[in-house]
Amino acid sequence: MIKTLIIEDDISFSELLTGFLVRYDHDVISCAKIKPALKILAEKKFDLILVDYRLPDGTGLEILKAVREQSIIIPIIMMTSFNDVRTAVKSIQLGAFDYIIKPVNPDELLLTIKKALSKEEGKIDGNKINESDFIKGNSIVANKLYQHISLVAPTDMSVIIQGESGTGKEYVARTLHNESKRSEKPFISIDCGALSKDLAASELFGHVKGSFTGALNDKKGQFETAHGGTLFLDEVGNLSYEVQVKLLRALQERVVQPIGSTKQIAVDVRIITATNDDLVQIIKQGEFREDLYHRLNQFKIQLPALRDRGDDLKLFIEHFINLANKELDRNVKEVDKYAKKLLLNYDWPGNLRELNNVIKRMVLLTEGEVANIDALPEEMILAVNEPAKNFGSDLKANNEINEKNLIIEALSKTKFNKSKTAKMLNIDRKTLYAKLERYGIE
Ligand SMILES: Nc1ncnc2c1ncn2[C@@H]1O[C@H](COP(=O)(O)OP(=O)(O)OP(=O)(O)O)[C@@H](O)[C@H]1O
Repeated sequence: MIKTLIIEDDISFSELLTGFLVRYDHDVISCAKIKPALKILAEKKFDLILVDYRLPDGTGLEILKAVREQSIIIPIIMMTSFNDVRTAVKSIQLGAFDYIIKPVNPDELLLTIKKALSKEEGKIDGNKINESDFIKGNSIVANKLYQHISLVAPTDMSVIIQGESGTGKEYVARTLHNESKRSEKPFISIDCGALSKDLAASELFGHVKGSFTGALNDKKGQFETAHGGTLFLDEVGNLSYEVQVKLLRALQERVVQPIGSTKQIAVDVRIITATNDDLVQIIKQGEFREDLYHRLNQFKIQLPALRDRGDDLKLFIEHFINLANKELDRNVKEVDKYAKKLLLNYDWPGNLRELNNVIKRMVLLTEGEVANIDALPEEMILAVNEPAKNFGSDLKANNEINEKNLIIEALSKTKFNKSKTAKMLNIDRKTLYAKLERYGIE
């Protein structure tokens, strides 16, 4: 039985979800607010948490932070509306396993849960990844990126990978390892965002039995496990000041000292770090040590956001469709022109992770060979057409924007059938045509 905690304030949805998961061997406890959830978490152990992003007494991010503080590692899946995706991707930075967009599709949920639980079992990722799951892209920025990767990979330089959430930092870290002379040795990936202050030091450097409450046995640190290979510290900006001091010492002296031990263990490890924060800013705020930053930053790789990768977007769409076809046993061969336009015009704040999720959902919902706009989140249409400007109290401008958005929404619902759209909007066809022209809707 998989012990699952659901934190969701929409009671009927929560009941539906519970009933569904129980059929798939989950033992479910549910609650509607953060406070009772924290109480339950303090009393009981769980294998999985599903948490709504918007809750009556805060956001799901608070659950993430609290779980991290408690030194427990549980896969957490954030359930979010499409409009909250921009903020929900932050949850990944704080250690969530993934997010899923509401309305939740059952198959998609099962798939995400399966992945979350299998990642948890394997905690430390192996060296091997399936290279055919990844593509490099052809844009100028992509070529420059991979040129830098091939230059720095064979060296022993510490590399810091900077980029927005979901841009593929972990993949780049693995590529650096795989193209180095350490490739036959371990690649150990640690998500610093998911580690609590207490857990982080023992995870990295190990501990001896009895060195603190809960240290029931000796534990080897990941530095030691990575000996000869590469240690990838994801979201390094989340490490506490104390751990930063220890890390700097380990890097300078090439030795680690497990907590509670007097023994020093020699380690030969290459460090690759990733962050989507601006570390320079965090240094200014006094939360990240400048000397450590310079030690980590012998070479910096800046990963471009998906919206800045030009035609690579088309390649990634095609690639993720192929992957999803295989995974979900579907046969999507093309995307119709409206859906394609939407995919190409959206700005993808969650980058490759968000694109992958949206495409997977699209493929899942498409039973034939052609995917259309119905299989894309309705809110994406609004996001693409939303004005960048804030019209403040200009009533006329605001009315026009509302009107434009209503028309676009109706068009998508009727699959761009103008007669049906006009009927739905309670206007005649001629008026609709005039408005389409006025608002530049093709
Ligand atoms: N080159 C690539 N080709 C295909 N898929 C990719 C590529 N790079 C990354 N992905 C996919 O994009 C998603 C996000 O990648 P990854 O976890 O490496 O991003 P990240 O920048 O480390 O994210 P975060 O900052 O949230 O930790 C994953 O599902 C990954 O498989």
